[in-house]
Amino acid sequence: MALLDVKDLTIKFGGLTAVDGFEISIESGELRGLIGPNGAGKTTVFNMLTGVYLPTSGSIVLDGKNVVGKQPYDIVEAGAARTFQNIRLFKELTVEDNVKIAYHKEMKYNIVDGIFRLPSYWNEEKKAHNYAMELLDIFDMRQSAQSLAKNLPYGKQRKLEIARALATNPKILLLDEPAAGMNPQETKELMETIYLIRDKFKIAILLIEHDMNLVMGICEKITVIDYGKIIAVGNPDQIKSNPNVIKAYLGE
Ligand SMILES: Nc1ncnc2c1ncn2[C@@H]1O[C@H](COP(=O)(O)OP(=O)(O)OP(=O)(O)O)[C@@H](O)[C@H]1O
Repeated sequence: MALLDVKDLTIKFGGLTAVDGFEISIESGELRGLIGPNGAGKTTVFNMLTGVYLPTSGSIVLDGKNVVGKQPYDIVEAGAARTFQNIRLFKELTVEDNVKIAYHKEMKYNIVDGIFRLPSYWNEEKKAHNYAMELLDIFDMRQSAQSLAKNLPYGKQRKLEIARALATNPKILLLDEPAAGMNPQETKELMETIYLIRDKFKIAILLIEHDMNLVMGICEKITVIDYGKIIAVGNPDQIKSNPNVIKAYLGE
Protein backbone atom coordinates (compact mmCIF):
# COMPACT_ATOMS: atom_id res chain seq x y z
CA MET A 1 0.00 0.00 0.00
CA ALA A 2 1.23 3.50 -0.83
CA LEU A 3 2.31 5.74 2.04
CA LEU A 4 0.02 8.50 0.79
CA ASP A 5 -2.97 7.68 -1.33
CA VAL A 6 -5.18 10.54 -2.42
CA LYS A 7 -8.28 10.06 -4.53
CA ASP A 8 -10.75 12.41 -6.16
CA LEU A 9 -9.81 15.34 -3.92
CA THR A 10 -11.97 18.38 -4.59
CA ILE A 11 -12.51 21.71 -2.86
CA LYS A 12 -14.88 24.51 -3.72
CA PHE A 13 -14.70 28.05 -2.44
CA GLY A 14 -18.12 29.48 -3.24
CA GLY A 15 -18.43 29.23 -7.00
CA LEU A 16 -14.74 28.44 -7.57
CA THR A 17 -13.59 24.82 -7.75
CA ALA A 18 -9.97 25.43 -6.73
CA VAL A 19 -8.98 21.74 -6.87
CA ASP A 20 -10.98 19.25 -8.89
CA GLY A 21 -10.55 15.46 -8.69
CA PHE A 22 -6.90 15.54 -7.62
CA GLU A 23 -5.20 12.20 -7.06
CA ILE A 24 -1.71 11.10 -6.14
CA SER A 25 -0.10 7.98 -4.78
CA ILE A 26 3.31 8.28 -3.12
CA GLU A 27 5.53 5.48 -1.87
CA SER A 28 7.96 5.70 1.02
CA GLY A 29 11.30 7.10 -0.16
CA GLU A 30 9.79 8.70 -3.27
CA LEU A 31 10.69 12.22 -4.33
CA ARG A 32 7.67 13.66 -6.08
CA GLY A 33 7.07 17.06 -7.66
CA LEU A 34 3.83 19.03 -7.85
CA ILE A 35 3.96 21.87 -10.33
CA GLY A 36 1.61 24.19 -12.18
CA PRO A 37 1.22 27.84 -13.14
CA ASN A 38 0.38 30.50 -10.54
CA GLY A 39 -3.00 29.94 -8.94
CA ALA A 40 -3.24 26.36 -10.24
CA GLY A 41 -4.18 25.02 -6.78
CA LYS A 42 -0.88 23.57 -5.50
CA THR A 43 -0.89 25.18 -2.05
CA THR A 44 -4.59 24.37 -1.73
CA VAL A 45 -3.70 20.70 -2.23
CA PHE A 46 -1.11 21.00 0.57
CA ASN A 47 -3.67 22.73 2.78
CA MET A 48 -6.06 19.82 2.32
CA LEU A 49 -3.35 17.21 2.87
CA THR A 50 -2.36 18.88 6.15
CA GLY A 51 -5.84 19.51 7.54
CA VAL A 52 -5.84 23.28 7.05
CA TYR A 53 -8.73 23.04 4.58
CA LEU A 54 -11.51 20.45 4.71
CA PRO A 55 -12.00 19.02 1.21
CA THR A 56 -15.47 19.20 -0.29
CA SER A 57 -15.03 15.56 -1.32
CA GLY A 58 -12.38 12.90 -1.79
CA SER A 59 -10.14 10.73 0.36
CA ILE A 60 -6.66 11.13 1.81
CA VAL A 61 -5.15 7.96 3.23
CA LEU A 62 -1.86 8.45 5.05
CA ASP A 63 -0.05 5.35 6.21
CA GLY A 64 -3.28 3.37 6.07
CA LYS A 65 -5.42 5.93 7.93
CA ASN A 66 -8.04 8.19 6.42
CA VAL A 67 -7.08 11.69 7.60
CA VAL A 68 -9.87 13.75 6.03
CA GLY A 69 -11.47 15.84 8.78
CA LYS A 70 -8.46 15.53 11.10
CA GLN A 71 -6.90 18.64 12.62
CA PRO A 72 -3.44 19.77 11.46
CA TYR A 73 -1.76 18.54 14.69
CA ASP A 74 -3.37 15.11 14.26
CA ILE A 75 -2.00 14.95 10.75
CA VAL A 76 1.49 15.81 12.01
CA GLU A 77 1.00 12.99 14.52
CA ALA A 78 -0.05 10.69 11.66
CA GLY A 79 3.24 11.46 9.90
CA ALA A 80 2.95 14.43 7.51
CA ALA A 81 5.04 17.55 8.13
CA ARG A 82 5.23 20.63 5.95
CA THR A 83 7.02 23.87 5.30
CA PHE A 84 5.39 27.03 4.01
CA GLN A 85 5.82 29.31 1.02
CA ASN A 86 6.59 32.16 3.41
CA ILE A 87 9.03 31.07 6.08
CA ARG A 88 7.32 30.51 9.42
CA LEU A 89 9.83 30.33 12.24
CA PHE A 90 9.81 31.51 15.85
CA LYS A 91 12.09 34.36 14.90
CA GLU A 92 12.85 35.53 18.44
CA LEU A 93 13.88 32.02 19.57
CA THR A 94 17.21 30.34 19.01
CA VAL A 95 17.80 27.91 16.19
CA GLU A 96 18.02 25.06 18.70
CA ASP A 97 14.74 26.01 20.38
CA ASN A 98 12.96 26.17 17.03
CA VAL A 99 13.88 22.53 16.47
CA LYS A 100 13.17 21.46 20.06
CA ILE A 101 9.64 22.89 19.94
CA ALA A 102 8.83 20.63 17.03
CA TYR A 103 10.31 17.64 18.86
CA HIS A 104 7.98 18.06 21.85
CA LYS A 105 5.53 15.38 20.71
CA GLU A 106 8.29 12.84 21.30
CA MET A 107 8.96 14.11 24.85
CA LYS A 108 7.60 12.09 27.72
CA TYR A 109 7.37 14.17 30.88
CA ASN A 110 4.26 15.53 32.49
CA ILE A 111 3.45 19.02 33.73
CA VAL A 112 4.42 18.20 37.34
CA ASP A 113 7.82 16.89 36.25
CA GLY A 114 8.23 20.13 34.30
CA ILE A 115 7.18 22.54 37.04
CA PHE A 116 9.37 20.89 39.68
CA ARG A 117 12.17 20.15 37.25
CA LEU A 118 12.16 16.46 38.24
CA PRO A 119 14.77 14.05 36.78
CA SER A 120 12.40 12.83 34.07
CA TYR A 121 12.18 16.45 32.85
CA TRP A 122 15.95 16.81 32.64
CA ASN A 123 16.33 13.44 30.92
CA GLU A 124 13.81 14.40 28.27
CA GLU A 125 15.35 17.86 27.89
CA LYS A 126 18.75 16.28 27.35
CA LYS A 127 17.30 13.91 24.79
CA ALA A 128 15.64 16.83 22.98
CA HIS A 129 18.91 18.81 23.04
CA ASN A 130 20.88 15.87 21.62
CA TYR A 131 18.27 15.23 18.98
CA ALA A 132 18.15 18.89 17.93
CA MET A 133 21.94 19.02 17.69
CA GLU A 134 22.04 15.84 15.60
CA LEU A 135 19.52 17.34 13.20
CA LEU A 136 21.44 20.61 13.05
CA ASP A 137 24.62 18.63 12.30
CA ILE A 138 22.93 17.04 9.31
CA PHE A 139 22.10 20.52 8.05
CA ASP A 140 25.59 21.76 8.93
CA MET A 141 24.04 24.30 11.32
CA ARG A 142 25.40 23.23 14.72
CA GLN A 143 27.51 26.38 14.91
CA SER A 144 24.32 28.49 14.59
CA ALA A 145 22.41 26.63 17.34
CA GLN A 146 22.40 29.58 19.74
CA SER A 147 21.73 32.29 17.12
CA LEU A 148 18.27 33.79 16.97
CA ALA A 149 16.36 32.43 13.99
CA LYS A 150 15.78 35.97 12.71
CA ASN A 151 19.54 36.57 12.43
CA LEU A 152 20.18 33.66 10.06
CA PRO A 153 20.72 34.34 6.37
CA TYR A 154 17.70 33.53 4.22
CA GLY A 155 18.94 30.18 2.89
CA LYS A 156 19.64 28.96 6.42
CA GLN A 157 16.20 30.05 7.64
CA ARG A 158 14.73 27.82 4.93
CA LYS A 159 16.97 24.95 6.03
CA LEU A 160 15.93 25.50 9.64
CA GLU A 161 12.28 25.33 8.64
CA ILE A 162 12.96 21.96 7.01
CA ALA A 163 14.93 20.76 10.05
CA ARG A 164 12.04 21.76 12.28
CA ALA A 165 9.56 19.85 10.11
CA LEU A 166 11.83 16.80 10.31
CA ALA A 167 11.95 17.03 14.10
CA THR A 168 8.31 15.87 14.16
CA ASN A 169 9.58 12.56 12.79
CA PRO A 170 7.43 12.53 9.64
CA LYS A 171 6.89 9.77 7.11
CA ILE A 172 6.28 12.34 4.40
CA LEU A 173 7.60 15.86 4.10
CA LEU A 174 5.64 18.44 2.10
CA LEU A 175 7.81 21.31 0.91
CA ASP A 176 6.02 24.39 -0.46
CA GLU A 177 8.41 26.28 -2.74
CA PRO A 178 11.53 25.69 -0.66
CA ALA A 179 13.76 27.46 -3.20
CA ALA A 180 11.65 30.64 -3.32
CA GLY A 181 13.91 33.66 -2.85
CA MET A 182 17.11 31.63 -2.88
CA ASN A 183 20.17 32.49 -4.94
CA PRO A 184 21.61 29.79 -7.26
CA GLN A 185 24.19 28.69 -4.69
CA GLU A 186 21.54 28.34 -1.98
CA THR A 187 19.30 26.43 -4.41
CA LYS A 188 22.14 24.04 -5.20
CA GLU A 189 22.71 23.42 -1.49
CA LEU A 190 18.98 22.90 -1.03
CA MET A 191 18.96 20.18 -3.71
CA GLU A 192 21.76 18.40 -1.87
CA THR A 193 19.86 18.78 1.40
CA ILE A 194 16.71 17.26 -0.10
CA TYR A 195 18.64 14.22 -1.38
CA LEU A 196 20.31 13.88 1.99
CA ILE A 197 16.97 13.94 3.83
CA ARG A 198 15.47 11.31 1.57
CA ASP A 199 18.47 9.02 1.89
CA LYS A 200 19.08 9.52 5.60
CA PHE A 201 15.50 9.54 6.85
CA LYS A 202 14.04 7.22 4.17
CA ILE A 203 10.91 9.35 3.98
CA ALA A 204 8.80 10.48 1.06
CA ILE A 205 9.03 14.09 -0.13
CA LEU A 206 6.38 15.98 -2.06
CA LEU A 207 7.69 19.23 -3.44
CA ILE A 208 5.92 22.27 -4.87
CA GLU A 209 8.42 24.36 -6.75
CA HIS A 210 8.58 26.96 -9.49
CA ASP A 211 12.31 26.47 -10.05
CA MET A 212 12.18 23.98 -12.93
CA ASN A 213 15.86 23.07 -12.69
CA LEU A 214 15.28 21.99 -9.13
CA VAL A 215 12.10 20.00 -9.84
CA MET A 216 13.36 18.39 -13.02
CA GLY A 217 16.73 17.73 -11.40
CA ILE A 218 15.54 15.85 -8.34
CA CYS A 219 12.01 14.49 -8.80
CA GLU A 220 11.53 11.03 -10.26
CA LYS A 221 7.90 11.73 -11.06
CA ILE A 222 5.96 14.95 -11.41
CA THR A 223 2.25 15.77 -11.25
CA VAL A 224 1.17 18.92 -13.10
CA ILE A 225 -2.04 20.79 -12.34
CA ASP A 226 -3.68 23.71 -14.07
CA TYR A 227 -6.92 25.41 -12.99
CA GLY A 228 -7.22 22.79 -10.23
CA LYS A 229 -7.08 19.77 -12.53
CA ILE A 230 -4.31 17.28 -13.26
CA ILE A 231 -3.05 17.81 -16.80
CA ALA A 232 -0.02 15.49 -16.74
CA VAL A 233 1.85 12.92 -14.66
CA GLY A 234 5.23 11.54 -15.64
CA ASN A 235 8.98 11.62 -15.34
CA PRO A 236 10.85 14.90 -16.01
CA ASP A 237 11.44 14.11 -19.70
CA GLN A 238 7.79 13.23 -20.28
CA ILE A 239 6.67 16.39 -18.50
CA LYS A 240 9.08 18.67 -20.40
CA SER A 241 7.75 17.45 -23.74
CA ASN A 242 4.06 17.18 -22.80
CA PRO A 243 2.06 19.54 -25.08
CA ASN A 244 -0.57 20.26 -22.36
CA VAL A 245 2.16 21.31 -19.94
CA ILE A 246 3.89 23.50 -22.50
CA LYS A 247 0.56 25.14 -23.34
CA ALA A 248 -0.30 25.73 -19.66
CA TYR A 249 3.06 27.36 -18.97
CA LEU A 250 3.16 29.45 -22.11
CA GLY A 251 -0.47 30.45 -21.59
CA GLU A 252 -1.48 29.79 -25.16
N1 LIG B 1 -9.35 30.26 1.28
C1 LIG B 1 -9.62 30.53 0.00
N2 LIG B 1 -10.75 31.16 -0.36
C2 LIG B 1 -11.03 31.42 -1.66
N3 LIG B 1 -10.23 31.08 -2.68
C3 LIG B 1 -9.09 30.46 -2.39
C4 LIG B 1 -8.71 30.14 -1.04
N4 LIG B 1 -7.50 29.51 -1.07
C5 LIG B 1 -7.15 29.43 -2.37
N5 LIG B 1 -8.08 29.99 -3.15
C6 LIG B 1 -8.06 30.08 -4.62
O1 LIG B 1 -7.73 28.82 -5.12
C7 LIG B 1 -6.93 28.94 -6.29
C8 LIG B 1 -5.65 28.17 -6.13
O2 LIG B 1 -4.79 28.87 -5.24
P1 LIG B 1 -3.40 28.24 -4.72
O3 LIG B 1 -2.81 29.22 -3.75
O4 LIG B 1 -3.62 26.86 -4.24
O5 LIG B 1 -2.55 28.21 -6.05
P2 LIG B 1 -1.01 27.84 -6.23
O6 LIG B 1 -0.95 26.88 -7.36
O7 LIG B 1 -0.42 27.42 -4.94
O8 LIG B 1 -0.44 29.25 -6.69
P3 LIG B 1 1.03 29.90 -6.54
O9 LIG B 1 1.95 29.12 -7.41
O10 LIG B 1 0.81 31.29 -7.06
O11 LIG B 1 1.38 29.84 -5.10
C9 LIG B 1 -6.72 30.43 -6.51
O12 LIG B 1 -7.66 30.87 -7.44
C10 LIG B 1 -6.97 31.00 -5.14
O13 LIG B 1 -7.41 32.34 -5.23
